Amino acid sequence: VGGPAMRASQEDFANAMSQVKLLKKDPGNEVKLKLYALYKQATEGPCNVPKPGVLDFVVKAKWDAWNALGGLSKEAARRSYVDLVSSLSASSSGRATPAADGKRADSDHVLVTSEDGITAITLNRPTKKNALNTQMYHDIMLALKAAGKDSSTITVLTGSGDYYCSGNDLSNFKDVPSGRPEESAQRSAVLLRDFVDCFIDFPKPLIAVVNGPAIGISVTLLGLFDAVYATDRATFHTPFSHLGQSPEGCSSYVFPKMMGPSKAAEMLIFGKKLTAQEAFAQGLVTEVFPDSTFQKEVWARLKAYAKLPPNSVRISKQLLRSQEKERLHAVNAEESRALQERWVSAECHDAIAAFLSRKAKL
Ligand SMILES: CCCCCCCCCC/C=C/CC(=O)SCCNC(=O)CCNC(=O)[C@H](O)C(C)(C)COP(=O)(O)OP(=O)(O)OC[C@H]1O[C@@H](n2cnc3c(N)ncnc32)[C@H](O)[C@@H]1OP(=O)(O)O
Repeated sequence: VGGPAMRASQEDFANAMSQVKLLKKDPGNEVKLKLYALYKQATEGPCNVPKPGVLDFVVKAKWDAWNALGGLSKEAARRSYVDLVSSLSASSSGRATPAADGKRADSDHVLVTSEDGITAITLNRPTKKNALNTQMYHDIMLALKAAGKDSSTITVLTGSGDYYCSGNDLSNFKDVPSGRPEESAQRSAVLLRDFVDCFIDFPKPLIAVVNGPAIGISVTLLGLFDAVYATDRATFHTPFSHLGQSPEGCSSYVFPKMMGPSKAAEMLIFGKKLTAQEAFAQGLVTEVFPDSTFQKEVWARLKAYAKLPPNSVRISKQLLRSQEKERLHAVNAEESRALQERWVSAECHDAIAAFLSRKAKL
């Protein structure tokens, strides 16, 4: 992952600034705003200019992006800038190229294919049960941004191998430089918030094809999908308290609304693992299929859905979701802030150290 938790020197930062100018592909306005904000934060610190008028659209968008970084330290902003440019360079050099229709484009652990009106994003790290390392968070964000704009009707997230996803890669916490845990936590909170924002803002139907057990953030995000199809072999597990952490993916808001506060508490506070049928009963899963026919049945259904008129489908999705968007962004910000604190706690460090030293398995 290119040493995500290491410090970014002034030289790395200067190199990244030069690299940006060499990008072969325009990264789009959203990414440019992010780069602008991180650059300002890295060089000047927190936003220090008055809020512009609402009609000054471009200046206001830039101000909003910078202001959203809050008290992120200069060093953390520099590191995030370097990481972002490095993921854009990888993408621009073809390593994580978003799929063009009918073609296939791969990054190391995130595969993107696009055909028959379906863009499929596949988590492809089966030896680690598709645990999400830092590069994968960036690759998924890029893949979602591209899928949101391509000509496909629907977008699918699935996993390869026997797991859907085992959640955050707990080794992400391994390389935190000693004496700098607060900075790493701050950068991780920015990454998490950006990542979840991509799901909140996704403009067309997003469908999860849950091919096996799901853990942690891969479960909480399901509340932001438009349909969730699961094999009967899947389980749904959010062991946040066991890891000294707290919920993300807007689940602290969406799950109680979906399943009622006490069922949500069993999952999110007490880490109760649900079977696929139980998750269906709670409304987290749309439909459960026998494992033997899962892939065949689900993809046949998705191909039929993908034949629907794309604009109509997109507009309907946006209507269904638009009322909640602002609220979801606020929840995401709050959950990311809470986790930033959790990640520097002894409870969290002890739990992760236990997993990494193989004393504990969930
Ligand atoms: C500075 C910090 C940067 C962080 C930036 C991220 C910001 C966003 C964070 C969002 C927060 C999300 C919270 C969560 O997702 S919490 C959930 C975390 N997941 C877990 O706790 C699962 C841990 N894994 C297990 O309990 C078990 O591995 C398993 C999944 C139940 C499977 O058990 P099984 O016996 O079948 O198989 P193995 O244990 O032998 O697994 C095979 C190898 O895969 C490795 N593995 C699996 N899951 C993870 C994981 N989540 N993190 C790291 N590694 C994982 C496992 O170690 C084996 O590796 P090995 O073969 O090398 O030993």
